[in-house]
Amino acid sequence: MKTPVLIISGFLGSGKTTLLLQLLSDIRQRGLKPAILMNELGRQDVDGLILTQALDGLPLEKLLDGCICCSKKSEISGALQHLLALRPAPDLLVIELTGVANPEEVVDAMADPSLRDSVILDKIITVLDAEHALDYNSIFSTDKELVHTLRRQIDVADAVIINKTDLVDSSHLAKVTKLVEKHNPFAPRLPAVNAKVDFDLLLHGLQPLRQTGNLAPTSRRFPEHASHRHEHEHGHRHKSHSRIQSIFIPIPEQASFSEKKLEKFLKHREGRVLRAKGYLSLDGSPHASLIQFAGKRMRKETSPYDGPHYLVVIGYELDEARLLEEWRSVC
Ligand SMILES: Nc1nc2c(ncn2[C@@H]2O[C@H](COP(=O)(O)OP(=O)(O)OP(=O)(O)O)[C@@H](O)[C@H]2O)c(=O)[nH]1
Repeated sequence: MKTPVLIISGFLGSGKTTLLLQLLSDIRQRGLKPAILMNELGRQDVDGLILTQALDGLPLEKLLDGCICCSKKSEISGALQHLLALRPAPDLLVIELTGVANPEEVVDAMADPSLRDSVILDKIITVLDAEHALDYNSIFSTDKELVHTLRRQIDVADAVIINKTDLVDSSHLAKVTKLVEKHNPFAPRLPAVNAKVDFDLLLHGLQPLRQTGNLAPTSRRFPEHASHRHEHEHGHRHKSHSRIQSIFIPIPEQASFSEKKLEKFLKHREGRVLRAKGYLSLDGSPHASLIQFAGKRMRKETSPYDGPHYLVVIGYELDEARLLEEWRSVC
């Protein structure tokens, strides 16, 4: 009796958490009990908090401040075993990876003797940012490991969600679709805005434990190619994010920032800031806003958050000392 595992992968800011929120809500409406493992590069758990606020009472394990594909790899087994031991037992485990993780690393970890009789890979879903997917190959051309990881996220997917189609025109979308097709002709390509897709395609065949007495993985509507390739590629693994850093900026609660200045600070770093998120006060507001910077676009969202203010900046070859110095002078 093995518990199916759904892996959500995709580069920084592509829309993985946006997908996860909707997927979990849909999974619950189907009478299934999901449990979640989230991995964040930073030590602050922004996404976990968003999930907990949206879907209270959800069993959630977090691996923070490192990536499952390297420093946190040894912790996957313990975290999954903890979720599997929950009562009532989860019908399904959903894993959201960091943006720079190769999903094959998790599949490897699932083959560990401590897990292999308890879990079975159901699907790898990769989320792509339609606006920036084409640029990443050239931006990271000097970092072969990262380019390799981004390709593997597409190569091994059972479904690719081409997200953020609201930000591109049809000819750009056709190019992205072609890129995905070139690397993975087997996986369905699902264009989406805010990761809204037909969840039947992703959840087809999953049954609640209490109805079946057994945990049936999906009938793998998507082909088996991904798992085959995981095996073939074994032994050629690359670590994925040698030059990606996560910088934590603590912010005094009384401090408030100009939205415009903040956006300029994040954008004007030769494109090296790939992602930023956190909670801080903007333009004199007494409440912290959730700040989301992804794909060179900044969004602020109202939030009930009332903890310490901070910003996590994730980027490529960032000079931490310089960034912090400029932060102090600019913001
Ligand atoms: N315009 C637009 N924005 C989107 C879409 N989907 C997600 N976003 C926004 O993109 C930002 C990043 O989305 P997330 O779901 O947090 O992305 P992620 O892949 O989980 O990010 P990390 O794991 O932190 O790298 C958020 O501000 C989302 O609201 C979309 O289809 N269109």
